[in-house]
Amino acid sequence: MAANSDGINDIHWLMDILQNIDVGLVVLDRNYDVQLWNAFMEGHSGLSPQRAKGENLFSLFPDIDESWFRQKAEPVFQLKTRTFTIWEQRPYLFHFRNSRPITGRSEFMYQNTSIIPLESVNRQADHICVIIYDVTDTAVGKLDVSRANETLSQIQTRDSLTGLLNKSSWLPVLEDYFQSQQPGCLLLMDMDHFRDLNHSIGHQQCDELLRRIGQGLKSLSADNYAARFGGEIFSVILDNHDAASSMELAEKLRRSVLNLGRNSQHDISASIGVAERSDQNGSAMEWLSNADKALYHAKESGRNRTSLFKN
Ligand SMILES: Nc1nc2c(ncn2[C@@H]2O[C@H](COP(=O)(O)OP(=O)(O)OP(=O)(O)O)[C@@H](O)[C@H]2O)c(=O)[nH]1
Repeated sequence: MAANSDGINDIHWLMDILQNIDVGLVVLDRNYDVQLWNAFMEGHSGLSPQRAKGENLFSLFPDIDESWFRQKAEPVFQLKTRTFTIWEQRPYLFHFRNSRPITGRSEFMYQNTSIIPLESVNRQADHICVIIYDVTDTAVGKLDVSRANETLSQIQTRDSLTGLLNKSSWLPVLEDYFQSQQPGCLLLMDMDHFRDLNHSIGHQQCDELLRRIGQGLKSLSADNYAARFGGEIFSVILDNHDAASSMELAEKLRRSVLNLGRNSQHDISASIGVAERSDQNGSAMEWLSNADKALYHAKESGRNRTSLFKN
């Protein structure tokens, strides 16, 4: 008699634990109809166990990807093996609102999910138990760290004003390009009298000019071929362009810079040096130096012009 009442107590306690535990528990039968729905699930879905019981999971939650879930659950029924899905693979099974005060930045609850087989007396797994763990704190923390790392590497490789690569991350790109033996031209552009322009129109307006020029350069070639070389100097690899077509592009660029000052009383212009990659170049640095010589020539010949390096 005492043993019997112990047994009843055990079951009672187990039911209490099951109801109050801070994970979601859902028992499904072979038709994916809900047989058990604990308080966690009620609290987050607003659906009482009475309403959920006997209802089909996919009718109650149409946004669950049925074929994906069946693919996960069928082996659990058939092979009686557990399965597990983590939030990195799929952020959640049940779309619940995030109710955590600390991680309030996430709109929904990130979930890890286990599915375990439940055997009946005939040793058939004709039910499964889906266990939902709220892992929002961990997920948001991890996502914050990876976003911070991404921003950090962006800061290290890109210029914050224009979004172009900075010199130190562009130089290896130039080196690789040079090593690849592909034909191409190198363009160096330096704003004219930028010091004076800073004095006359102000630092902020000049920053805006640099930003717009940076935007323009992005459309000129592949994303990682253009760089803010430093200050008011930009560099671009014009891949697979010969000298003639590079000069054409460079002139177009020079005119578009000139255009930026069209409605202003101040002259806005740039000088450009172009050097074609040649087999005589012993290194990427020599190629760069040739472009620099051409740029110097453009400056010396009066600025607001494009020069091509000639041996
Ligand atoms: N607003 C702004 N100015 C910059 C930036 N980087 C460099 N400069 C300015 O660009 C000017 C470059 O001056 P210089 O190297 O003397 O060249 P310059 O006045 O353009 O003259 P030339 O190149 O000979 O035509 C300096 O006054 C820098 O302060 C920037 O990010 N923003």
